[in-house]
Amino acid sequence: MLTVALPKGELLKNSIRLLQSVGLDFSAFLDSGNRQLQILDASGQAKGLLVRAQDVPVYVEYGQAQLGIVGYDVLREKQPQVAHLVDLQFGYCRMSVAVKASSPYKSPLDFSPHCRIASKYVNCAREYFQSLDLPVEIVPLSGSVELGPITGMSEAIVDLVSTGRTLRENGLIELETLYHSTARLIGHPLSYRINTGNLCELSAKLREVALVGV
Ligand SMILES: Nc1ncnc2c1ncn2[C@@H]1O[C@H](COP(=O)(O)OP(=O)(O)OP(=O)(O)O)[C@@H](O)[C@H]1O
Ligand SMILES: O=P(O)(O)OC[C@H]1O[C@H](OP(=O)(O)OP(=O)(O)O)[C@H](O)[C@@H]1O
Repeated sequence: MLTVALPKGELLKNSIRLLQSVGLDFSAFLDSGNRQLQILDASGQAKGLLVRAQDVPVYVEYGQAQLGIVGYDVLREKQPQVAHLVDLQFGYCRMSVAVKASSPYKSPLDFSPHCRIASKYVNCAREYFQSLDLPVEIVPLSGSVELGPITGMSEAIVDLVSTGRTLRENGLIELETLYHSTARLIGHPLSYRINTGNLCELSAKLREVALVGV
């Protein structure tokens, strides 16, 4: 039986809607009274695992799930050994460098070489500043990174921006976009090669649905 790792949080509703369109119903994960982390889809064809977004590639890499849905940002940050199957076209956001609107910076190139940058995405941030030849100090945080510049702990942040509302409401502005992100369908490479549970056909169907829009 096929197992699919679904991300808790921002991408869950659209992921469930997408899978419903190919006959897999994991909508029980949306019931607030349900605390189950593993369920069978209503037709009994597949199993769903409800995991933290960052952990989706871990289950797929280790083969406990043959398919998973995760943001491109997580794939960039963690570089897991998984097959990148489909750009699902939802969950749009971008990875950006932001600073206090009142700061003098017009570009990340204006930062002093040893300034501090707060981020949840330390590898993406490090790679970006290395490409600029700026040996900044990356301060790892787990959330609410906008507080870095607000409290004066860091000069800037590298974080996801979607509507831009969080930046605006905290007096920050974007200086530069590192890359754009959408939700991706990923697969366990060996399972895909040997077509476990008709994985290839399911992935092709999901590609068609994603092109039309969930
Ligand atoms: N504001 C947003 N709008 C749209 N998509 C977003 C937004 N924030 C994050 N995403 C996308 O959704 C994914 C999951 O984000 P979410 O905020 O649900 O989890 P997280 O903050 O990574 O996880 P956790 O809460 O477990 O630490 C991200 O990896 C990104 O691809
Ligand atoms: O541009 P916006 O639409 O305002 O969205 C951006 C916010 O969404 C994400 O935070 P999340 O909700 O995941 O919380 P976190 O700070 O705990 O990571 C991201 O880290 C920003 O803070």
